[in-house]
This record gives sequence, C-alpha cells and structure tokens, in this order.
Amino acid sequence: MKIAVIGAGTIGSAVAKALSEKYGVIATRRKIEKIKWLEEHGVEVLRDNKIAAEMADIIILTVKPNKVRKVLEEIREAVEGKIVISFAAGIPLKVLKSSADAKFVRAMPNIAILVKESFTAYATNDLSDEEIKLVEEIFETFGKCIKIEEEYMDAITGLSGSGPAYASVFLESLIYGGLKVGLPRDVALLASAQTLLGTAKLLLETNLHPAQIRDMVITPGGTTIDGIFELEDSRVRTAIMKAVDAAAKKSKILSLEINR
Ligand SMILES: NC(=O)C1=CN([C@@H]2O[C@H](COP(=O)(O)OP(=O)(O)OC[C@H]3O[C@@H](n4cnc5c(N)ncnc54)[C@H](O)[C@@H]3O)[C@@H](O)[C@H]2O)C=CC1
Ligand SMILES: O=C(O)[C@@H]1CCC=N1
Repeated sequence: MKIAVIGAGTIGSAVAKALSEKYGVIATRRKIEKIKWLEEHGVEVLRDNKIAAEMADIIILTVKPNKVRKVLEEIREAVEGKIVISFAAGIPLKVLKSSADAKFVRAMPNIAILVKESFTAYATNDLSDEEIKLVEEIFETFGKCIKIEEEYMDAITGLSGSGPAYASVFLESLIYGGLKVGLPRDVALLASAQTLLGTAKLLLETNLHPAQIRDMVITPGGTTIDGIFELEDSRVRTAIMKAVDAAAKKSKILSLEINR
C-alpha cells in the first residue's frame, strides 16, 4: 500500500518518516530540497501533489489549514473514491467533502509522532469497518489513537494537538526551577523529563486520578506542600485551562474563516 503525505513540513516529515517503516511513502513539499533527507528512509520525494496523489492509495494532508482547499482542488481527480486524511486544525469534514469526492478522515495527532507516542484522535463518517481498521493501523504507527465524534475535534486540537507545547513550557519551567536551586543543567533536564514521563505512565498504568497521585506525594508537613502552595497561589491550573480553551477556540475560528 502506498501513502502520499502532501505538504511535508514539521508534522508531515514526522508522519512520512514514521510511515516509511511499514508502508511505501511519497512525500511532497514545494521546497523539495528540505525533505531530500527522507529519501534515506525510502520515502519518494516529489514536488507535484497531483502525481503523488495519483500514485497513492491513501493521501494524508499536512499543509496548513488555509492551504487545504487549494491543495484539494489541485488533486481532486486523483483522490476520487480514495481515503484522504486531513491533519489540518479546524477544517471540518463538511468543508473537506465539498472540495473532493473522497472518503475523508479529519484527524489530530501531535508532534510525539517523532517518538511513536502521539495521541491521535480522528473523526469520520465515510469509512467501512475494514477501512477504519486500515486507518487505525496507520495511526498506530504514530502512537495511540481513538475515534471521536467530530464535535470534539476542536477541543482535542486545543488539548492534545497543542499539548506538547504546553508540556514543554512546564518542562522548561521545571528545568529553570532546578537551575534556580543549583542543579547542573543536564541533571535538571533529565530529572524534569523523567519525572513528567514517570507521572504520566503512573496515571495511565494504574488509573489513579492525578489528585490521588498528588496526595501520595505530599507528606504532611513535608517539602511538597510548600511547592504546591506556591503553584496554587500562582493560579497555575487556571492558566493551563485558559490555554486549552484559547487554542480550542482558535481551532473553531479557523473553520469559520475557511467558510468565508
Ligand atoms: N505542528 C504540529 O505539531 C501539528 C500540526 N498539525 C497540522 O498540520 C499542518 C501542518 O502544520 P506544520 O507541520 O506545523 O506546518 P508547516 O508549515 O511546518 O508545514 C506545512 C508544509 O506544507 C508545505 N506546503 C504549503 N503549500 C503546499 C503545497 N501547495 N503543496 C505542497 N506543500 C505545501 C509548506 O511548504 C510546509 O512545509 C497544519 O494544518 C496543522 O494544523 C496537526 C497536529 C500537530
Ligand atoms: O498550532 C497549530 O495550529 C497546530 C495544530 C495543533 C498543533 N499545532
């Protein structure tokens, strides 16, 4: 099976590389020299979207949201009846369907595709059970995946699509905290990253609620409660909730803009 990745920028290159371990992959980009390195992974690199779409059984769109319609117009005939997966934030299935006669999937992965730990949520109304299986096999090469109703796609975009950026801000803050209390840079970085990784794993593997994990760590009268007191005083939870809310709202705005 051949998969075309149209618009191999940041996420598209990660997608092409991950898929190349299991599938035949064609990747396109206007500045083709920037993705020549993908050839080392067996990816066929082209400039022409139409030829790539013609050669492929499944097409993944990784261009920016404002380019999706233009690209679909360009490859309309080549994708007829094929599965087309769009990773573009905010672009509804309705808009995709109005641009080509294909079987569309609207999906939202995240940059952790690079280490096969993406969380990919997707919505579709066009696929048979067999085709869903095929698409999930593709998403599983990126990490974990779930099917959701399309009404949740903007929310998931604001949460897990953008999530690695929020987590990186938190990570960076932890590292800075470590530096403030005198840790060497490399120790601060490793301690911060492994602590986040371990906590996420603990939550996923035990089904403990984060509040239970927090309480397990807080020794009465100990050190952690002093740190938690500062976090609560800084309204960190409100800040993070506002970040997810703002990004989800922006995803919704993108869909309104595209309809104009
Ligand atoms: N960066 C991320 O972590 C995530 C991005 N996305 C979505 O993926 C899409 C791409 O995002 P990024 O990779 O961050 O942006 P990007 O700007 O790095 O990648 C887009 C690529 O498309 C190329 N392109 C533009 N017009 C083209 C055309 N006509 N034909 C072929 N290639 C063309 C650009 O040259 C660029 O390399 C967006 O729709 C975004 O919503 C989704 C999930 C996560
Ligand atoms: O910032 C963005 O628009 C894209 C969508 C989700 C993550 N990055």
